Amino acid sequence: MTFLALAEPLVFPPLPAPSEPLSPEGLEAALREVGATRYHNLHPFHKLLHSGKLSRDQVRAWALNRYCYQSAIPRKDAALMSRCDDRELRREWLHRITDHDGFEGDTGGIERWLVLTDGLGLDRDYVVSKEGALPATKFAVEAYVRFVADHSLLEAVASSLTELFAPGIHAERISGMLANYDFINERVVTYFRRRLDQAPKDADFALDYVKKNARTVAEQRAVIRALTFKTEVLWAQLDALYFAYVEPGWPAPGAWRPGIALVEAG
Ligand SMILES: O=C(O)c1cc(C(=O)O)c2c(n1)C(=O)C(=O)c1cc(C(=O)O)[nH]c1-2
Repeated sequence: MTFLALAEPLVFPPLPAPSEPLSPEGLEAALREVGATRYHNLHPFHKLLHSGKLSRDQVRAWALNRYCYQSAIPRKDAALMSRCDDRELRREWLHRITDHDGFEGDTGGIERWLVLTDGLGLDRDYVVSKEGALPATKFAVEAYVRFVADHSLLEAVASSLTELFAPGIHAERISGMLANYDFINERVVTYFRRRLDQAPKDADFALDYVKKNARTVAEQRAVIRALTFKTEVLWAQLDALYFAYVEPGWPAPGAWRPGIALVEAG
């Protein structure tokens, strides 16, 4: 078994760490550099997922683990709002919760995610119970919720900025998965289609907020660190999936295995 198989020489840019305050545009460029070098679109698990190289069981493992992330987002956003004294900011942030939990006629993103897991033939109660999720998934997701609860409001807002890079990966996922898997259809990718409209609005607002409010070197370094932390939350989940379900293929005790909790695809 090869433990360190680097396709390219390891040339990794250091994190931007300004020593003088950056202009708002300079800060945006530094944040975009974090995304360009560390976002989880670069992870080998995503490359396999989008290019049709995974089996149906490996896609099931991804979807049921990723449910943990989806379902934690409203708790994360409620944690952010609970510490926010600014009524305008709360008004702006509120829809992030209903986007996922649903409101009036809209069933919400979590339900749309469950349409995906239904389509993959996974039992809903089992998915919702999170019983079969990998330990690292649970730890990473909870670390995100705790980060937002414990750090400054500015860092909490900045940690959502991975969403700047999400539309690219969602578009790649929709076309890649529809083209490459016979068990993926329009109905089950509805979640990602909806996020194509939702994520850019959220990301633009958060980016403006951070550019306006992170003015000192300390604040700017803190928001760059917050975004980096978030890329690690996302990366850690894919490392765990790769180890458990691709190579060497060792799911943790109690984690989902092929054959568990399967029903007729809905
Ligand atoms: O599929 C993805 O790669 C991806 C990434 C991210 C992200 O970058 O955090 C989010 C989502 N999807 C997503 O669907 C979503 O609702 C979402 C909310 C947030 C957030 O931090 O508030 N990130 C993301």
